Amino acid sequence: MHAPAHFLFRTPSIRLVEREALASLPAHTLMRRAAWAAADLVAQRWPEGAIVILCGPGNNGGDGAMLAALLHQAGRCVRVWALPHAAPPPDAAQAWRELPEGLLQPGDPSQLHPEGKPPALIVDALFGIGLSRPLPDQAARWAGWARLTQAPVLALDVPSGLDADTGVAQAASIVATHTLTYIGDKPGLHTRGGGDHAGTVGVADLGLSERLAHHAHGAGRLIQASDCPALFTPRGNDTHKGSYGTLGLIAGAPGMAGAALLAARAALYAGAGKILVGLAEPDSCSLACDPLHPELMLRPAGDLLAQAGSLGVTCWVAGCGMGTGTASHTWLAQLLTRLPGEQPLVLDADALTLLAGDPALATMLVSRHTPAILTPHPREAARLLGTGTDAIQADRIAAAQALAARYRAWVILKGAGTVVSSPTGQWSINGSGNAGLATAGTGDVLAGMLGALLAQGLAVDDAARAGVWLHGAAADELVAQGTGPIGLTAGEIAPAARLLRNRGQSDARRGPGASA
Ligand SMILES: NC(=O)C1=CN([C@@H]2O[C@H](COP(=O)(O)OP(=O)(O)OC[C@H]3O[C@@H](n4cnc5c(N)ncnc54)[C@H](O)[C@@H]3O)[C@@H](O)[C@H]2O)[C@@H](O)CC1
Ligand SMILES: [K+]
Repeated sequence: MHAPAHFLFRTPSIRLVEREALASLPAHTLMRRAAWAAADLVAQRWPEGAIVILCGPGNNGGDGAMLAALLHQAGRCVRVWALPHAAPPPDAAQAWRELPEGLLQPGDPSQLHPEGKPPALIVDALFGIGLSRPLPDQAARWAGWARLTQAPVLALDVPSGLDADTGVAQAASIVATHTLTYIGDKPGLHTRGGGDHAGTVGVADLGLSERLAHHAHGAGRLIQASDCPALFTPRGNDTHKGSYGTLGLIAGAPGMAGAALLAARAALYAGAGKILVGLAEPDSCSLACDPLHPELMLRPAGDLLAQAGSLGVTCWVAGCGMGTGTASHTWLAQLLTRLPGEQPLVLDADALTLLAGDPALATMLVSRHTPAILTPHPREAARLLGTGTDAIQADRIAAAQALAARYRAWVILKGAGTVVSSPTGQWSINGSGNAGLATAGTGDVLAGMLGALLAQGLAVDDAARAGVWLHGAAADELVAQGTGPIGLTAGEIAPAARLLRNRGQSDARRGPGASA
């Protein structure tokens, strides 16, 4: 449970550490360490069969050539194909000089066994963090061939064609089943196209972890279960519903009551003591109660906000299917300025659209003493920043940081590899979740869970990280049980999250050694 933080480093930090190490270590040391780390992994994971290594013109290709020599020495059947490399950098040039004769093949790997058995492993050493242009046609063809073989693909450092910082993948990128990344883990392996292209990620620190630790201040974190201990704190027996907070939810305009119920039920399953649902309907509620969960207290949004002073609400969530009309605007303004005290606040969906459309609301938000949590998907983020979705997705970390700075809020930028940014720009990427979450209503569930955690007294930074992790981990649990990713429904997430929290809590009670 208390594993050390898993940091993510952008290329400038990796390059800096690499330069420092190259200046102080004997020549070729780092590339040798990189090749040894890959050879160890290959020996453990793919101990038998033929290995194809695809090499590029730079040091990533040098890693591949040196790995080929090591595997050959170990008695493995290795074939190497290389892109043209007129003048490789010094480390790579040394690796090519050390490559035993006969391993380098002419032509194209697709000529190998056109109909026969695929290799036991294909190693992608075409490009690493130095790729700065579109993949050359030849590399694109080789990547296409690698996909067709359906053989496992081990990418060295980064799958070729995937941007190590942003996770933006070129169309012809290598699709790896495993990535062994060097020096430190990288954000692009975990957000945007990272999950689809990098497969299982391992890190070989090349003996540089101490040097890298000096650069941790600008680094991000990969959110894992061990970052969320508050989720698993055992509950005391001598407690009551008041001990676990009261959530106020403004959501569910006519025709969108489902969004309110999804969020409210998720909050219930995530452990909130009491949940008051203010349905965003002008006068009276079309829904008297939730027949599946009569525990939820439903009333018109206006009434809920008017009574707010006497209800002891410990956190507010607004936006899920809330609508963007005049009444919703008034309720949001009320939430932002006119309630007694200042409770933690989560703004989602329609609340974000309202915010993007009215600078006065944005000023109210920025004036809060305690930053709120905003949970935009990329299109909402684009509206909030006055840009396009492509610009958001081109650099999700930078977009989350820009939003957090502009609105002085915690930002949870949803999508593959959800990015969390603090108001001051400290960022993390969620390490849980899968494609099952790409379905209607999952955002409402996340908002409800975040509200429940805040209502239970988690600090805003803990709640933001724990909420996104729990939401993704619940979807992972469902996929492991065969419920998804195809056809996973938003309503199934909350019960799975409840299971995870309770399992983790009983493990915590049992003490060290119990699995989360
Ligand atoms: N310098 C070192 O000692 C170490 C380097 N390492 C490896 O080196 C990699 C970085 O090496 P490089 O900086 O040489 O970069 P890469 O090997 O990632 O590729 C860049 C090379 O390809 C060329 N290039 C870039 N885009 C191209 C394109 N579209 N078409 C054709 N050529 C293109 C560049 O001019 C450069 O020669 C890391 O990812 C890592 O795998 C590791 O071995 C650790 C130690
Ligand atoms: K690579």
